[in-house]
Amino acid sequence: MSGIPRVLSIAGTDPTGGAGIHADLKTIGALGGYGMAVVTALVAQNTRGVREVHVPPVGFLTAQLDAVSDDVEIDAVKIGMLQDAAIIEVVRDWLARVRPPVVVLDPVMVATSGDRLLDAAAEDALRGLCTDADLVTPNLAELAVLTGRPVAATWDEALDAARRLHESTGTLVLLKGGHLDGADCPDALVGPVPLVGPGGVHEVAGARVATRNTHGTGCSLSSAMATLRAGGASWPDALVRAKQWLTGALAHADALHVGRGNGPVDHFHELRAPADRAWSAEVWDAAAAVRAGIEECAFVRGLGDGSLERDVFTWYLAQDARYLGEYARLLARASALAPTADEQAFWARSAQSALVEEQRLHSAHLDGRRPADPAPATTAYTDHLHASGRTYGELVAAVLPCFWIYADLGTRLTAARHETHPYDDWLAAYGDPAFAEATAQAVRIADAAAGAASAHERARMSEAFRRSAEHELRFFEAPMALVPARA
Ligand SMILES: Nc1ncnc2c1ncn2[C@@H]1O[C@H](COP(=O)(O)OP(=O)(O)O)[C@@H](O)[C@H]1O
Ligand SMILES: Cc1ncc(COP(=O)(O)O)c(N)n1
Repeated sequence: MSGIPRVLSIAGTDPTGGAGIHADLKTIGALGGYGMAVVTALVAQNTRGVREVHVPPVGFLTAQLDAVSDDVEIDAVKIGMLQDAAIIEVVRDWLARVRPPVVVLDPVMVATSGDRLLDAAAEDALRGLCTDADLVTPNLAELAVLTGRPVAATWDEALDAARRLHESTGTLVLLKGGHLDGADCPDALVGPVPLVGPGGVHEVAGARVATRNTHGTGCSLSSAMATLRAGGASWPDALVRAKQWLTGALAHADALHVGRGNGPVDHFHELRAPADRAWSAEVWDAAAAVRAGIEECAFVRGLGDGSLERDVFTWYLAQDARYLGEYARLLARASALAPTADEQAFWARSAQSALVEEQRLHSAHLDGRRPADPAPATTAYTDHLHASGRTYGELVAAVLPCFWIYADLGTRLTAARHETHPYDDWLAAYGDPAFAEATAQAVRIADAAAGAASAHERARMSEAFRRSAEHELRFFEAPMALVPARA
């Protein structure tokens, strides 16, 4: 690879520039690649629908493909609209001859209206082509056609269908949640554990952007994956970055004013958007639902009003002691990676205080009892922290929610303090202005790391923060569900 990934789109056209090769070329460029395109079909379409399709003779498709591959070393291929079985055959033959290192197939089969675009022979040929790709990116309707089952109505059904497609083709599947109902818009990679991690599923959560301008999102996502993978990202990292970028492109879509139907997304929003919003403000706002969940969970309410049962609190503290031991290791690692002496000293002090001060507080409550074995929520959280230590920025982002969410809770719960409050020393520790100041410093450090990070690294930081915040919620929920005395 030359450094700049050379990515070829094999797809149809969209003269309004929102889908097909036009979306692909914009996406490849926006994500740092060099885009090339071979046209499979000339499509007279706009944001309101398809009017006419002209398919050049298959011999001319071969001529275009060969013209590129005879001359250019191709790092990745994204395949989109392929109109019939003969075209699919030509592309399969070419792939067999040229074997580009990354092949992403977007199996364009079903129009937004729900109409099938391919005949039965072409659908069979496309199933065959799935086995030649490294990644296949069906939407829910296409997944139904490829697996021969009804369209999934829930995310769980969709995951099930994606597993079937992976099992029958051996190919990694990117399952897209764009056509589900609800406020969430998740995507997931479904495939072998070595590629996607535990359970064979790597889910990337996302919020649904309230816009009708979603024309070309499937094309854009698949070419984003091809570009990022060719640039050296793992498949899960590529999906995190692709989704962050695409969500931004959707959020800026309405400002484009292109067409009167379902308009395109803004592929170049990152060039236009001034980077004036702090990273911390973005991730804190994005975690609003999780933070509300923490404030409203029974454990935190009971802690605030003092009604929490002592055995539940003790169980929590035993887990927190286990957590803090690991957390201190990660803080010490942040100190080792820190780019300045101030930051190095800050993380070393934080590691020290996690180990000494907080453990002392806890041992007072634990009455000398040995910390229990870690519960699943504890292990899941510390595993996530350890897995997030690839770079300084990612590590700092992963450890930040434990500061910030506790300082935020401490400040909120301070009003509930009184001399006879059963958990007054816990409330005092996290409501302490010194802890708030340490948290503010951790936030400043994270923002500085985000400012110096590439867009790719910044996306990984956001994902690490989001996941840690979710682990905080699960950690607070665990005592009520698991304390043995209540079983
Ligand atoms: N309204 C939306 N808000 C956020 N993401 C969306 C929205 N609609 C689609 N997406 C994302 O766009 C990509 C394409 O998804 P989808 O619409 O399911 O496929 P297709 O465009 O092939 O029909 C996925 O990453 C999906 O999560
Ligand atoms: C040439 C061409 N290829 C694909 C699509 C599907 O677009 P979407 O990404 O919205 O599914 C399209 N409308 N035109």
